[in-house]
Amino acid sequence: MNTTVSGKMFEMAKKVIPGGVNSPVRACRSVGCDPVFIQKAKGSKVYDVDGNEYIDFVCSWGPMIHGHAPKEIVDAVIETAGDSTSFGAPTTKEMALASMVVEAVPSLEKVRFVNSGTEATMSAVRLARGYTGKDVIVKFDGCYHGHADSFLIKAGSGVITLGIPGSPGVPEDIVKNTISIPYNDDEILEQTLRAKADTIACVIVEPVAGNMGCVAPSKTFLQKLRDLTAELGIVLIFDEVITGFRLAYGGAQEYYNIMPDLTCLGKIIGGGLPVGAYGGKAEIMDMIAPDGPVYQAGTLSGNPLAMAAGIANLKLLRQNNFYKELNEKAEFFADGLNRAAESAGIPVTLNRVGSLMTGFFTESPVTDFTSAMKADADRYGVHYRQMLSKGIYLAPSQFEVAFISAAHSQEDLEKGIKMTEWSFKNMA
Ligand SMILES: Cc1ncc(COP(=O)(O)O)c(C=O)c1O
Ligand SMILES: N[C@H](C=O)CCC(=O)O
Repeated sequence: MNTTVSGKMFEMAKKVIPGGVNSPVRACRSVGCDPVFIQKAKGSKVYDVDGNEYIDFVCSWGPMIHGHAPKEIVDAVIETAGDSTSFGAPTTKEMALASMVVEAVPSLEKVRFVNSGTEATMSAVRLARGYTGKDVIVKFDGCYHGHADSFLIKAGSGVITLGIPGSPGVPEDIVKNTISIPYNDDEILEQTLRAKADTIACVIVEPVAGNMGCVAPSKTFLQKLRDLTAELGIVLIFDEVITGFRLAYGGAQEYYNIMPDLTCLGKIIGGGLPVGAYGGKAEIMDMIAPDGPVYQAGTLSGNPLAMAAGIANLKLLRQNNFYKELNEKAEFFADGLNRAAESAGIPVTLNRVGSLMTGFFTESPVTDFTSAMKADADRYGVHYRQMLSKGIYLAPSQFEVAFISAAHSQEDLEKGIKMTEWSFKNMA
């Protein structure tokens, strides 16, 4: 595979962009190669600047649940752009998307749009602090909630991938207000919350962890979290930036039937345009300015292009059997990957929830950050490079998820499985 133009672009980019990338994990350092530069994408395929075609299992890290450039979304964006790309004023489109989101996500009564998942989580935590008058937040090791200061403590995603324990630039005063505890450990959860309930404003959790690779909540974990936070006067925040509109139209809270107090969204609700949102019970949301004293604002918040793309994306999700069919595709793919590992004799633990999955290169179960870290990341690097050379575009880290989209055809999935089998056998 020839990637000469990508190579040249990367050298040029490194001169003007730190590390040559606008988000660290894209630099592909943990998988031991340089990134390919993407030129365009359509449906399940992405094409690089050298003209190579790949089946895309990254899907822009989740938003492209219908694949790339579906006509409905492209048309909506083009039509909207003709009326200007931003007003910094209320629009009917933001009201329409807010209504759709509130109708879809069971625990939401009101929602506020922002420009990224990070802004959503950061604002939700500020709101929880304002509402409770308490400062401490509890998160879980290996979960990622964006790059706001309070979250960069034992965080997942690029922070694990690059082995950064905590980030310089985050003041000690902020670190001391974040407690990070193991995911799926009911006992430590209960001890921590009971011991410090007077100081804890909120618990923020990925209801299915997607940023240490895919890790499902245990049967008891989310319910325990809900019961304890309700009892102790702590706000429960579900970070559904990945799971929202992905596991079900109403997200993980519908999938598991557990209702948080606040929910953070992003990715799918913007159809690939920059967006985030946070919402919840009116009683809490009414604390936000201008109704209440908790300040949060944004020049481009509710941007018309993002709203138009989001509306079109959500309308497509309402097709009959959408989630059933998507999850069946994912199940087919996961079964194929398991068979490939078995026939090659490679130890792989495949975790899947709906259309999210990760094959960890380890034989032991992966239920939290500690067990995820047992996976052989170097082996994943070899697998990543081999798959790329065969036209399969995977996340450039062992600690991320593969996304299945509605655009993946049977042929795409079969090719993905066949190449996985080849790659595993090639490294056995
Ligand atoms: C669960 C979760 N929360 C928050 C974020 C932050 O979103 P963004 O990258 O849009 O700031 C991400 C992804 O990056 C995420 O996966
Ligand atoms: N894991 C992140 C999002 O879900 C990866 C995206 C990024 O940080 O660039």
